[in-house]
Amino acid sequence: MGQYGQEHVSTAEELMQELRIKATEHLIREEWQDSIQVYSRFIKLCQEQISNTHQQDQITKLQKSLCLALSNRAECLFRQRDLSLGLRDCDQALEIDSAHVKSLVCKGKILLSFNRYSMALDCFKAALLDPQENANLETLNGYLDKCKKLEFQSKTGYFDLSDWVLSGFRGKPPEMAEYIGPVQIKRSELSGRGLFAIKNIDAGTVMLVTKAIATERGIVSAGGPSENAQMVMWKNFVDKVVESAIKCKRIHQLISTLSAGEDGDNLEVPEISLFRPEAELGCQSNEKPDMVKILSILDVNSLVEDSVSAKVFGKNSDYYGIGLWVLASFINHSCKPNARRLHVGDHVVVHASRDIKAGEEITFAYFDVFCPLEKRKEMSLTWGFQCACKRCKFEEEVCSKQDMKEIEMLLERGIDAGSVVFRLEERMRRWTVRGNERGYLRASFWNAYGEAYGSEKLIRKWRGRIPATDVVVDSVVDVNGSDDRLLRLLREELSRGGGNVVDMEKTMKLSRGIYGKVVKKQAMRSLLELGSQEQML
Ligand SMILES: C[S@@+](CC[C@H](N)C(=O)[O-])C[C@H]1O[C@@H](n2cnc3c(N)ncnc32)[C@H](O)[C@@H]1O
Repeated sequence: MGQYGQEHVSTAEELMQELRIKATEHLIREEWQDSIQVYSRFIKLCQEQISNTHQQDQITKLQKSLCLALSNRAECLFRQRDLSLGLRDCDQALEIDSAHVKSLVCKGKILLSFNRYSMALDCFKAALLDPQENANLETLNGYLDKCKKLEFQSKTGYFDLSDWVLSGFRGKPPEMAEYIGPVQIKRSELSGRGLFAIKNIDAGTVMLVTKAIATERGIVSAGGPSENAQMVMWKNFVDKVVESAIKCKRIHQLISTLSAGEDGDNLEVPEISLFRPEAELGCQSNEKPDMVKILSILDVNSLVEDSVSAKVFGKNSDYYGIGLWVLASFINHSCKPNARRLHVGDHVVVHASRDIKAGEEITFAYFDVFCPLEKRKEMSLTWGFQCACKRCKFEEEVCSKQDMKEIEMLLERGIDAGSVVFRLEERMRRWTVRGNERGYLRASFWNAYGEAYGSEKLIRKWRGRIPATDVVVDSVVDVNGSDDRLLRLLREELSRGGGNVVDMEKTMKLSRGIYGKVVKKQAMRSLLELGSQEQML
């Protein structure tokens, strides 16, 4: 940039001409930052010239140049994801010429990134009114279709990834809108705030679709990423989050609603409307992001994509990914979860993994909950909390019984899994453990149940003395929601010829609980028929 100061330029007009050429060259070469800098000099000069000029025709000419420069700078800012500044430039350009097509298109693209679909639609529609835009008709119509589709998704929560699944996840992940279903944030009995259903929700229903503030991915290697690779990823991830917070006050504001690990009772309960795209853009606070607070927030709220209660669709499945999805961060852990997540590109879809009643808290498992209480306690401590869910409270009492300790010991000794199941079932009858609570204990001793029901030999040996597969599966689904292990067991039962139409329907319901209703029947069948979800996903 210094070069311009050293050059001899006779008039402001000549300097403007030089800056315009230079800025355009940078723009063509996609050197966004350089182009922004040169356009900024041009814009300042142009504005000075406008205020120093009294001739109307000269002012009109300068304003035209200013409008174009603002629009071009907005495009560069958009490419750099500096959306708030880009939007400001578009608005300034449109104040000069409300029908300026380049500014309308750029504003539309920025509004799309802010998930303001109907406002974006208005911009593209206005751009189409210009008769000279015939050349760009296809592109503009493409944007119109995209806005309409995303607007529909964001209003209805209807998402369909079936074509993408059926194509074997070819190409980029499908476009997805952000969506907030029938949920609200309230104070939780588990800890601090949590997300709650405000009406009955059936298994597979999408409750939330949120785009990540930032993600960082590394290629999965055997044995997982090395410590060093994890540290580099974490640093890159933190940098991305901080950059987003600096560039967009709204993002900063949203991140600031998250827990930084403080006492849950002192945390404010934000209105869900704050997270809707219609909430004010680029608002209030001028505070600089507080690095220490952001680091604590990321510690408490970041999610990994391939966790136990999540599925990763498409290309991402080859990667180990970490991200921050703001609204999903209000979801607490429970050892009797009712939700799962599906990762599609940078979006996370949270859906019900079993039927949920109005008023119930929405939870997913942060770690594997198909294991005994002691193991779960260890895992929740590594997450920095002590689980306060009902299942843990129940098991705290029952697992102190001497009989339970004996069953645990038998399991550890590797005794016939059918015998462990038999003993536990017999104890549960004796202690009159009912309904949900049976599901709790069956999930806790899943190692034994999975082994006993997964082996034809053991099924034959224990037939009549232990409950039927579907009884066990049903009771575990009731408390834990759908899970691959339950689905696998049912499918094995079906393939052994033990299944009927009801079981097929049960299998479909379980699959919906795992993948959500975003995968329709035919695509779901193909996932199941291939019988190799793990390979495909
Ligand atoms: C991602 S945040 C969940 C939202 C949080 N409750 C809030 O108010 O912002 C994760 C934190 O919530 C708390 N938490 C989540 N599930 C919990 C559970 N089952 N029992 C106790 N604390 C839990 C823990 O402090 C955990 O570090």
